[in-house]
Amino acid sequence: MTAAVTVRGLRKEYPGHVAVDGLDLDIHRGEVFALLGPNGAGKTTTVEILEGHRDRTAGDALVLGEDPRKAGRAWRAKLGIVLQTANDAAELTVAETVRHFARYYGDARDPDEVIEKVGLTAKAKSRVKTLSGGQRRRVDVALGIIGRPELLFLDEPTTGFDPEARRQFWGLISGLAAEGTTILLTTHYLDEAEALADRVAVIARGRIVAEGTPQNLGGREKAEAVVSWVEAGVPHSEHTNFPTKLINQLSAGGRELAELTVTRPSLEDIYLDLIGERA
Ligand SMILES: Nc1ncnc2c1ncn2[C@@H]1O[C@H](COP(=O)(O)OP(=O)(O)OP(=O)(O)O)[C@@H](O)[C@H]1O
Repeated sequence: MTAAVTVRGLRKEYPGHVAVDGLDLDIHRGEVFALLGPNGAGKTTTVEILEGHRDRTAGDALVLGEDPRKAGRAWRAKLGIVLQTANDAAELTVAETVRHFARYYGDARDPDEVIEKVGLTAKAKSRVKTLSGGQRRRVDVALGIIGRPELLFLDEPTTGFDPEARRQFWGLISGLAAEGTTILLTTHYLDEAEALADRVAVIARGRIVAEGTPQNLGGREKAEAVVSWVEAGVPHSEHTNFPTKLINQLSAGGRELAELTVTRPSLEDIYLDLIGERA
């Protein structure tokens, strides 16, 4: 598999502050990669450097085979970018806005199809400034994908979405991934990373502290299960690698175990451990 993004020793210093501190990253073509991390960890700074919107202090970066510091218009046309800050609400309608952006690309998608993909067909004739926050975010996503990007950057794309809109959006992203679009997603929603990402990296204080699939991040797949039950009104719980065996022993002779549950750490548990913020 060829690389979509290769980063080595990336560093970004602001006056008196190191935002990115020696970061390495490999994103393969065709994968959905999620960058997770607390506020101020350095996610947006990293993504902006990769998009060519911000200079770096040190390190190497290749995005679709080119250094974003030097790459030109042809390279830029292969990127789709959905920034954290939504576009200013314009006087134009949704359809006018999407059609306007489509003209910038030689091989743009059909604007009406894109509007449908992001679930805004019913609002196509509404002015963008009259839309809700979540609906405006969908316009941003429409503009991010109108040029058929090879690599799509999504910085916290579903902030402000209601649960139904998030599910629809996940379907949209899965569809783009299935068509072969490489996607770099930053998000604070761990369920979103779990639903969408082939691989995730956790960034804290400007460094990658863990990387893996949502299923094996931080040793998650090897973590012990916790078996909990209630006996004579007293809650019990035991950690074990063999929950079935334990339950068989506990329930020998047909004994009923009240409120029996078997749990393994969620992606959120692992994440909070990794960034050192678990209570
Ligand atoms: N233009 C700037 N000048 C000075 N410091 C900055 C600038 N932009 C970002 N920073 C600092 O760099 C650090 C990393 O910021 P960044 O926006 O990359 O974090 P983030 O992981 O994207 O956070 P969030 O989840 O809140 O979006 C923060 O401490 C931030 O205050």
